[in-house]
Amino acid sequence: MTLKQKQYINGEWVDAKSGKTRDIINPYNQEVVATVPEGDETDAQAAIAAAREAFDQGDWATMPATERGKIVREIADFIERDREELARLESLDTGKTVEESRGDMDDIAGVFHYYAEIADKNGGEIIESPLPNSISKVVHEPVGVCGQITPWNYPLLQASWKLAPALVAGNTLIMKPSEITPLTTLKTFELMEEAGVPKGVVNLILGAGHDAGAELSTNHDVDLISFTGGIVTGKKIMQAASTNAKNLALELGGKNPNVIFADADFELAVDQALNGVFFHAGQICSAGTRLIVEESIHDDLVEALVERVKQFKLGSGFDENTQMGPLISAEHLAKVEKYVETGIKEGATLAVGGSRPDDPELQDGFFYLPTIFTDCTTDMEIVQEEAFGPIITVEKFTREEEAVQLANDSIYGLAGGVFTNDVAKAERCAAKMRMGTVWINEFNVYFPHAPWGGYKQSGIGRELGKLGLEEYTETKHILQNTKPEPLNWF
Ligand SMILES: NC(=O)c1ccc[n+]([C@@H]2O[C@H](COP(=O)([O-])OP(=O)(O)OC[C@H]3O[C@@H](n4cnc5c(N)ncnc54)[C@H](O)[C@@H]3O)[C@@H](O)[C@H]2O)c1
Ligand SMILES: C[N+](C)(C)CC=O
Repeated sequence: MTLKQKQYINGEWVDAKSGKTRDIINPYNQEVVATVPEGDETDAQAAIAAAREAFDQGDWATMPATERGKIVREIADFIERDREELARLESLDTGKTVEESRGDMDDIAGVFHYYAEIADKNGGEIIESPLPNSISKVVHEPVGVCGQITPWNYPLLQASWKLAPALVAGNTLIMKPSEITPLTTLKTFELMEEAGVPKGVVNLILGAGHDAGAELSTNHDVDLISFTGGIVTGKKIMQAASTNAKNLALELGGKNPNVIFADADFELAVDQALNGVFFHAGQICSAGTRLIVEESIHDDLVEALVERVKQFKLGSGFDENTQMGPLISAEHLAKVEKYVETGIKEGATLAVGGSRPDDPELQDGFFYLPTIFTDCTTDMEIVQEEAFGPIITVEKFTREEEAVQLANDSIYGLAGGVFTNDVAKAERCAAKMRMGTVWINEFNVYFPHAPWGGYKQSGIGRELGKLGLEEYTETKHILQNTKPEPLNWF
C-alpha cells in the first residue's frame, strides 16, 4: 500500500509520540490491511497548537474566499481522479461493497465541489441602521480552530461534510477519524497536501476516542467541536465542550420510522424498505429500521420482504455479486446479536434471520443475516434502541394519526419515510413527523445542497447545504458612526 500510514501535524507526516501503533483490520476476513499510529492526547495537543498558530498567525483565515474555494475545488478534482483507489480503501476498511464505496466517493467529490462553488457567496451585507449617520454591516468570519470527530460507518463521507465547509469558511482544523477506519481520511489528507492547503491548516490525529478524541473536546484552544457518532459519546462531548463553551455540532444516531400506507405502490415500498435498511448491513444512521405498516397490507408486505431477504447474497465487498457485506467488528457483531436476543425475549416474532450465516466462506468475517421481527410494539427495546445492524422491526397501524404518533414515539428524530400515493396524506404526515429529514416515496437520499441533521436527541445543528457552512462561521455586526460627536453625559 502506497498510503502514508502516519498522522499529519503541522504539515509533517508523523508517528504517535508514544510510538504506539494499531492494526487496521478488514472486517470481511480479519486480515491486517494497514498499521497506523495510535495517537493520544499529546498528539492531539501538538495538532491543536499547530492549528491555533495557523489560525492566529497564518493567512488562511484572511485570504479571499475565492482562493480558498480554488483549493477546495482542487481537492474535489483529486478525489475524482483517485476515486477507484479511495473506493477500494473504503471497502477494505469497512467491508461495504466497492459499488457502494464508489457511490460514496462521488457524493464526497460533490460535497467538496458544492462548498468550493459557494465559498465566495457568503459575503456580508449592509443593513438599514436606525441610527442617523451610521453604517451597519453584518459580516461572516471563521469560528477559529475546529475539532472534528467522525465515525466508522461512512468514514470519508462524514469527514467531507466537515472538512469542506470548515476550509472554505477559513477555519483551521484537527480531524480524528474513527480509530478502526482511518484509511480514506488519511488518503484525503495526502490530497489536501497535494492541493496546497498551507501548513497547520489541516491536521490529522489517529487513535482512540477516549484520549485523542477527548482532548479535542476539552482543550480550550479549540473553538468548535463537530462530532458525528453515537448518542452516548455525543453527550460526553457536549459536557466536555462546556468547559470553554465551545461551539458545538452533533450528528448522532437514529431509529428511523418508515411508514407504509396500504395505498402505496407495493413493489416500490418493498424495494425501498429493503434499501432503506440493508445497505451497508444496516450500519447507517438514517436506516429505516422501524417499519410502520398499515394493517391491511401487513401480512403481504412481510411475506414479500422475507422472500427477498432470503435471496440476499452476503460476501466480500470486492465480489460484484455481493449485496451485503459484514458488520464492522467482532464487538459490533456481539452487540447486534444481543439486540436480537433481547427482541426475542421481549416477545417479537422472528420472521427471518436472527443468526450468523452458516456459509463456511463467511466464517472469518463479522457477518450477520438480514433479520426481520414482526409483532413489535413501541415499548420494546428492539424498537427504541439503535442496534445499528441488519434488523427491521415491523409495527402495525390502522389510522393515519396512529402512524404519525408511532413514528414520533422515539427519543431520536433523524429521518423517516412515508410511502403512499395520496399526496395530501404524505404532506400531512411529513409536516407532523419530528425529524430532520422526511422522504416521501423515497428513502435514504441526501445531497450536498440540502441540510442534514437531527431533531430531538439525534443532534444539534446541521451539516450540508448553506446551514452546513454557517456552522463554521461567526457572525459579526460592525457599526460605524460616520459623524461621531461626544455625548457629554459624564
Ligand atoms: N447523524 C449522522 O449523520 C450520523 C452519521 C453517521 C453515523 N452516525 C452515528 O454514529 C454511530 C456509529 O458510529 P461509532 O460507533 O463510530 O460512534 P462512536 O460514538 O463510538 O464513535 C464516534 C467517534 O467518536 C470517537 N470517540 C469515542 N469516545 C470519545 C470521547 N469520549 N471523546 C471524543 N471522541 C470520542 C471515536 O473514536 C470515533 O472517532 C451511530 O450511532 C450512528 O447513528 C450518525
Ligand atoms: C448520513 N449518512 C446517511 C450518509 C450516513 C449515516 O450513517
